[in-house]
Amino acid sequence: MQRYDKKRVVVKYGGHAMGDAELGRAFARDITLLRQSGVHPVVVHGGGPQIGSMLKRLGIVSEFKGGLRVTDKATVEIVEMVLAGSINKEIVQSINAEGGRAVGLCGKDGNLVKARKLTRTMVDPNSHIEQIVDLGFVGEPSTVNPTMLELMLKEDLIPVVAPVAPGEDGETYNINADTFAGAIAGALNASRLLFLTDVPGVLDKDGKLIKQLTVARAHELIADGTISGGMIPKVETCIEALERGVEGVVILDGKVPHAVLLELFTDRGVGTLLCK
Ligand SMILES: Nc1ncnc2c1ncn2[C@@H]1O[C@H](COP(=O)(O)OP(=O)(O)O)[C@@H](O)[C@H]1O
Ligand SMILES: CC(=O)N[C@@H](CCC(=O)OP(=O)(O)O)C(=O)O
Repeated sequence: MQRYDKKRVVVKYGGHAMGDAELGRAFARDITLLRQSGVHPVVVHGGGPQIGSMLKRLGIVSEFKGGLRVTDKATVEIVEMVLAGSINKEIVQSINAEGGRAVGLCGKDGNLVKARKLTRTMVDPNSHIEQIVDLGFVGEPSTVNPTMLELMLKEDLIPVVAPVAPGEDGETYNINADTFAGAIAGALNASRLLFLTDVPGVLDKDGKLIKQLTVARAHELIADGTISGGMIPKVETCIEALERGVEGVVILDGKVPHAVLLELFTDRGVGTLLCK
């Protein structure tokens, strides 16, 4: 068995993998156990569905383009409230209830992550012409300063990070949690990056799990539409993380009890392993 002592493992906890109270406790227990066994876990969380419900309650219409939420001024306020507020604190509380020492933060804290506005081009389905789409206050990490995380890891704390960050322009940016997790994993020289989601991994056209996915095949599956929606930023982040030298990048089902421990500590790799 491979040893993970003192290794940094970034776990991206997707909004779709949350929700069930018992599974939430199992996740918090796994993260606490990881720390107790010598691994340094860093949790980066999402909360897309939870942002969606809050926006709905407030009567704010929201749409996604290429897996990313178009984020206007009113929306980014709710995104920050839900991600850096309620979800972040809920995860911190549940890890601490299991005996861990979690501390919540977002990109704004300790200047952890700075954002720049994301520019995306997409092909218009009618004209087939590539166009620049304005996603509003959607950002991508421009710099990551891991000092705060390094200090926390040294003190045996478990950082729990929400993907909201300040821009150089003084605005607040909404960053896709997968992209954010990839940037954190790269800056920390993490040995593993695990994405906990609500499907067993990347599925092929027939809905069968792809256990090992090469970068070349991943590009093909994005191009032919087999990989779509929220799976696109996840797979793109996996590819970037591999290029940055993260050894093991896996997309797995957060609804499987103890998915993180099974993945790290048994030979029974669950999910999709991305490889070059
Ligand atoms: N080829 C694919 N394999 C698996 N899931 C896919 C695929 N293409 C699109 N998806 C969608 O991606 C979703 C996971 O991404 P997302 O909704 O952003 O989850 P999370 O909240 O965990 O980040 C799945 O629930 C599924 O609907
Ligand atoms: C720009 C963008 O799309 N941001 C995401 C941030 C949360 C997220 O990524 O949550 P999941 O991991 O649960 O999908 C959003 O607003 O939904």
